[in-house]
Amino acid sequence: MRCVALVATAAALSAPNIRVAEVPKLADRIDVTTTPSPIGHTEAIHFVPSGDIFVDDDALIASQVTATRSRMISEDATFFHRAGPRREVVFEQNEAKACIVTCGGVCPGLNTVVRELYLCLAKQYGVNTVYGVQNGYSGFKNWQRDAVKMDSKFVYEIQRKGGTVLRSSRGGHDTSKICDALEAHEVNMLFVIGGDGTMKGACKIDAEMQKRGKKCVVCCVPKTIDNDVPLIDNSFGFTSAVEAAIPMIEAANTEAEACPNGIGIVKLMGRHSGFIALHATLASGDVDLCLVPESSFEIEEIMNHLEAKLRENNHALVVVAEGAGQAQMGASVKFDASGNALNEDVGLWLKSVITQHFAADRYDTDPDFAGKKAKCFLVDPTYAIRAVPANAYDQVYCSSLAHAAVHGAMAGYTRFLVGNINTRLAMLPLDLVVNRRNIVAIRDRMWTRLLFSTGQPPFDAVVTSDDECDAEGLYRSETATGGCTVSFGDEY
Ligand SMILES: Nc1ncnc2c1ncn2[C@@H]1O[C@H](COP(=O)(O)OP(=O)(O)O)[C@@H](O)[C@H]1O
Ligand SMILES: O=P(O)(O)OC[C@H]1O[C@](O)(COP(=O)(O)O)[C@@H](O)[C@@H]1O
Ligand SMILES: [Mg+2]
Repeated sequence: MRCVALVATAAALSAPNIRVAEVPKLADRIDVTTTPSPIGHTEAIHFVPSGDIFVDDDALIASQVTATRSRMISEDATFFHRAGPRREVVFEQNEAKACIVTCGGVCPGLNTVVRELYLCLAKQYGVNTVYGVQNGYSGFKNWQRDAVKMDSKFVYEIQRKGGTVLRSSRGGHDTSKICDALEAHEVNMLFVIGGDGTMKGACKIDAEMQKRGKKCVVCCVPKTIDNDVPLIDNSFGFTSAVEAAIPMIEAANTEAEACPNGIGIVKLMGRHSGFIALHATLASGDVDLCLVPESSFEIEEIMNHLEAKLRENNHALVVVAEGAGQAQMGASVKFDASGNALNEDVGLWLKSVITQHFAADRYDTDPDFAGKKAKCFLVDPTYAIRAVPANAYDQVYCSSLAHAAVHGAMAGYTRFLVGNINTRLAMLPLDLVVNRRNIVAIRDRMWTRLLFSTGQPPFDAVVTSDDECDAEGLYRSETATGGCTVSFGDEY
């Protein structure tokens, strides 16, 4: 099993039974010399740290923070490399040439990550050459047109904007052409900001640069509003998207409240995972029904529940994640340029089945409904929840992630992503997250709280935690959710 190969049951480490998710280093592949970190020593560096800000290579973060008196943390935990500046770096100031690219759908905070990557590279490490490749992976095919040399002006105030100043795209990954471009322009640090597809592409680039014997690190800052990156606490942009969803929920509720038997329906993004719908529902408190891809549901039970809510409150509010109900509607056979399956429109479908249901003759003679036909108000904000600038939390998180990526790259770590593990910044091997996906655990305490909030029936989970734990007890194996592996973190 892949994660067993990656996780050293480190006989070499002094403590027994400690599993470390090892991040590859250039030194394991080629001869590299190290030099003291310029942080605090170079004139170009604006920032002079007062205390010891360096992090040792053997600093670790545990995946588990809960324990019992009889079972301690190290017995269950995988340990991850703690991110942060190292005392020794593998790139001389004038040797380092960095390149930044953003891929996939946009996400609040992309510009903050770009800006902070540049600032950390240029201002903390004195790196003079930082390219931005525009238009995602496709941009490498036309370097003359799409590559820009970044400077302070380029990143000035970009953190205030949604989207990505580098522009992004789906599809168009060509490993060989990307590596040719990196080689031709002597890039030795590649920073890719993107989701699961992007990280698969990054693995291929890393493998190819290794095959070519190049001194080049590949580092990822994982991006997706869907929050489905396994193992890390959350992906940047997620909380901003949830926040942006709240006014949409309020709008649907206002419309529903303002007419007899109004039913507001809000469709929110979430291709395979319903975290946005779950968190927005809990944040709102007004929602009567939340449907996510991870939960099955029976139409009849939904209608009974909505009918009860209409009788009780004269209106009802539904939040549905884009990927929910796909089985009921019939599987999609269309794919986007990156190979992602395109979902059928669950919002339109729900509106149609709910409208049809409450149009039945029996409601004409029902005292709660007679002369007060139920009416659906569908709010489908689509891109409006992800095109917003990052909120305060995400601004700070993006800054931390970008700096963690640069520190790891300068120290010669490669094929890794950065993320918070139990609130501490960590570096994780890319191979541990590609082909895995985090999903909403339908039987955990958070979902239970949602059930109390909405009053909806407890539908079965599409995938259950008993089904698919692997030998590590941490990850699940192949599932029905798009052939991806899913992982479950600690319950909230
Ligand atoms: N299996 C893969 N191998 C190489 N590149 C991939 C793979 N899957 C996706 N990509 C590339 O990654 C980029 C972004 O992928 P996409 O799925 O659109 O977004 P995200 O990275 O946010 O999941 C695209 O340029 C796409 O071609
Ligand atoms: O219309 P697009 O650009 O394909 O984006 C839609 C998708 O983007 C997402 O918001 C995030 O997807 P990625 O993380 O793969 O970019 C999904 O929830 C949604 O299905
Ligand atoms: Mg994706």
